[in-house]
Amino acid sequence: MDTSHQQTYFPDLPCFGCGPANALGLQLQSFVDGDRVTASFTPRPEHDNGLGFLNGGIIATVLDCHSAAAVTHAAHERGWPADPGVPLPYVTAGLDVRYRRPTPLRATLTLVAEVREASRDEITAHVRIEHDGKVRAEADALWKRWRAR
Ligand SMILES: CCCCCCCC(=O)SCCNC(=O)CCNC(=O)[C@H](O)C(C)(C)COP(=O)(O)OP(=O)(O)OC[C@H]1O[C@@H](n2cnc3c(N)ncnc32)[C@H](O)[C@@H]1OP(=O)(O)O
Repeated sequence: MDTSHQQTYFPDLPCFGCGPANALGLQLQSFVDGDRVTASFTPRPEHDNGLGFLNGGIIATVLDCHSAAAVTHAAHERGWPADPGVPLPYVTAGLDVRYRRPTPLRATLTLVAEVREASRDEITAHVRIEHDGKVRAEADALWKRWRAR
């Protein structure tokens, strides 16, 4: 299997959603696939929303973190690395989540992210969770440059 985007670029990241170095985290692994970035995510039983589906906060977390992979890949392709002294080139400034239909808890879900607009200062991406051929949740994500301070 190919090495994930996170393992390649951020092996020491402790992010709860996508950090390879967070043993208790979700450890999302994303892969570049042409103009898109894709991932599979299998929820844990404790991610229940109380109705037997996936909790909305976990949904937002994986949408956020998967959009991060698309954004940091785009930044890498364009030659916009992190500023000296900071671990990441961009940070989420906004995440407009829409919960379209219940997201299964006991299934492997597909995540797809695409960058929509990119400048060195900010990058926007669309990201969605699909299962069984249907969009379960989607988000427009706005990422802004993270400055050392
Ligand atoms: C005190 C509480 C503590 C716990 C808090 C937990 C908070 C959470 O995290 S909840 C998780 C996040 N939210 C969700 O997953 C909601 C997902 N979205 C939906 O279910 C719907 O869009 C909903 C209910 C918001 C609005 O539905 P509605 O306005 O009726 O639109 P409608 O077009 O009829 O349905 C949309 C889709 O949802 C499905 N749906 C709606 N209600 C249900 C239901 N009760 N069961 C299963 N599927 C449903 C419909 O079948 C439809 O899917 P499809 O097109 O494939 O048939």
